[in-house]
Amino acid sequence: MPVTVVGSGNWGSVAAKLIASNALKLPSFHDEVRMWVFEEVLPNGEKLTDAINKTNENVKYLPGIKLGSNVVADPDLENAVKEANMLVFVTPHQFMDGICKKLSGKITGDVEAISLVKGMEVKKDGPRMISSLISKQLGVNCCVLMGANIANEIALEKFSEATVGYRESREIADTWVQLFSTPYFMVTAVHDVEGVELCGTLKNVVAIAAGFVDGLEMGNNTKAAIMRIGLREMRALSKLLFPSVKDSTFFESCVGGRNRRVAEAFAQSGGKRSFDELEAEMLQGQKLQGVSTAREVYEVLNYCGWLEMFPLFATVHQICIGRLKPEAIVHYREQKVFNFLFPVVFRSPAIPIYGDFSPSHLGLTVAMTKRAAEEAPPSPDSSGIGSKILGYYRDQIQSLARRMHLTSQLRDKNSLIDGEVEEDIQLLMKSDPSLMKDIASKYTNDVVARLDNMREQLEKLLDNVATTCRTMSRGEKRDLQKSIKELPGENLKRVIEIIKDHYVASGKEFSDEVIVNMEEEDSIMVSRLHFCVGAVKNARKLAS
Ligand SMILES: NC(=O)c1ccc[n+]([C@@H]2O[C@H](COP(=O)([O-])OP(=O)(O)OC[C@H]3O[C@@H](n4cnc5c(N)ncnc54)[C@H](O)[C@@H]3O)[C@@H](O)[C@H]2O)c1
Ligand SMILES: O=P(O)(O)OC[C@H](O)CO
Repeated sequence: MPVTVVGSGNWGSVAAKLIASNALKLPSFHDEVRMWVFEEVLPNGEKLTDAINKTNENVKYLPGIKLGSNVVADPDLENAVKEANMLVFVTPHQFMDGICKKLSGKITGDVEAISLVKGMEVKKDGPRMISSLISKQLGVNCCVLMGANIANEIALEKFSEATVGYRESREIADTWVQLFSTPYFMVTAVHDVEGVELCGTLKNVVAIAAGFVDGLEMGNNTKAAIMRIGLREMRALSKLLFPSVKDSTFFESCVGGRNRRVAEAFAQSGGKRSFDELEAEMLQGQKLQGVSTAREVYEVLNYCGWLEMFPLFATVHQICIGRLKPEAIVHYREQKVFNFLFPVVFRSPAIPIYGDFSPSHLGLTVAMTKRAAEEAPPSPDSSGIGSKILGYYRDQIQSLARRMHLTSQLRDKNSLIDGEVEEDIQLLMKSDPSLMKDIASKYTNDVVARLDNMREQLEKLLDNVATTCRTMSRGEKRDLQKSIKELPGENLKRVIEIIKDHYVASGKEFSDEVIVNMEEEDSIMVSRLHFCVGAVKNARKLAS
């Protein structure tokens, strides 16, 4: 079987080297391995392709490493692929659409493909992984190969491993395993294309986050925490987009690599130098995937309404585009809690709506700090049981929200859900509408009851947290008063509710004309108002 490698960057060249050594040893593959080269003219005026064929080295993207005498560089894409029935795609993901368009309709016969490309495309109807772009545009089956694979280390034959993800045939996957495996490069196969591909892709966003932490010299604990949280978001997002993704697929590292290195330099410059500038200066033609992947992931999250569920991914993108400072990489949690929590509370139909309200009715005489919007009053157990409980309920609500979203997608024609599931539901709706109605109403009641229950628990939890907060100073309370006066009408309803609940719980009389003297109010109520104002400010910041 003739093999062609489409791409000849850093990893593309190493892939060609691995394949070339096996092609010579294994009888089922042709000895000669073609490598398509995006033609460039080197500073000495020589064409890159000519230099590779003359020296047997990719002098620009992998200098100092012999590729194998059976590697033939070819600058003509169509010519490079025309004989092959095993195609290995390995270029930066932003070029894949153009490459597939050029090859569309030109791939005939019994051809298998594999993608080593880390990245995704975002279309109007959702994300598309590069393997499906290849499959759809070229009409071929496409596996993937991903791993913690820093190309330069594999080029030096340091031990590494990778995973082939396959969709259709185990036999084809095993052929790819054979083609790539060497004593220093261990390859295994799993029946999970999307899981493997998303791991490789999303890992680059986490690597950017890890680079920020390194650039700010935040230390190993912080980096480990960010990587762990990143892994959690990788897993959650992969499962949301592709429910078939397997947990066992999630292992990667982001301690080395270009994404991490350039992000480190970005953070060291305080975000003043752009990624484009640093990429050009530090990588000399090699391409980062993490920054564009962060943007693509952000687009998907934004489109699906999932931004609050993936605060680390969202934060990485906002840092990359300069909307947030690199230091925000460790403040993503506050955004997560406040932005998510309060909109749920605000929107709950269980909250009574009050009539006309103006803050002056409250006669607020004391206020809290303006800083309080960003810095919640310090709680003695911020790393202990309180935050664990808060995390638990937050996770519960998030998982519920995810399920609700997926359910709503089932009714959406542009669904990201597998077509088969949609078809089953359509069929059931036609054949047994009353059963469908019963299931839907049972599910809705269940969700509403659970949301109500969680809301109640959250209210109790917030009261507990507020009990442990220190008393606010007069200045802080004054600032809170000012902030409350500036709140939009719909948020003021929530302020009234907090005050009313408190008054009722402590047996005090409450009417529309009640005057609240913040200095005399207990600290639980003041803290609750403080949390509420902070949440509104954060939500508005994100929306602006
Ligand atoms: N380098 C690694 O350590 C490594 C490891 C695993 C996976 N990957 C992934 O492999 C993929 C390819 O990365 P790489 O490291 O081989 O490339 P690279 O970043 O080293 O090099 C960039 C490549 O893009 C080519 N190019 C530039 N402009 C182009 C255009 N307009 N059209 C087509 N090609 C163009 C260049 O000629 C060069 O071959 C990426 O998705 C990357 O994430 C890289
Ligand atoms: O050097 P990076 O950051 O592009 O990462 C390369 C590979 O993806 C490492 O697995």
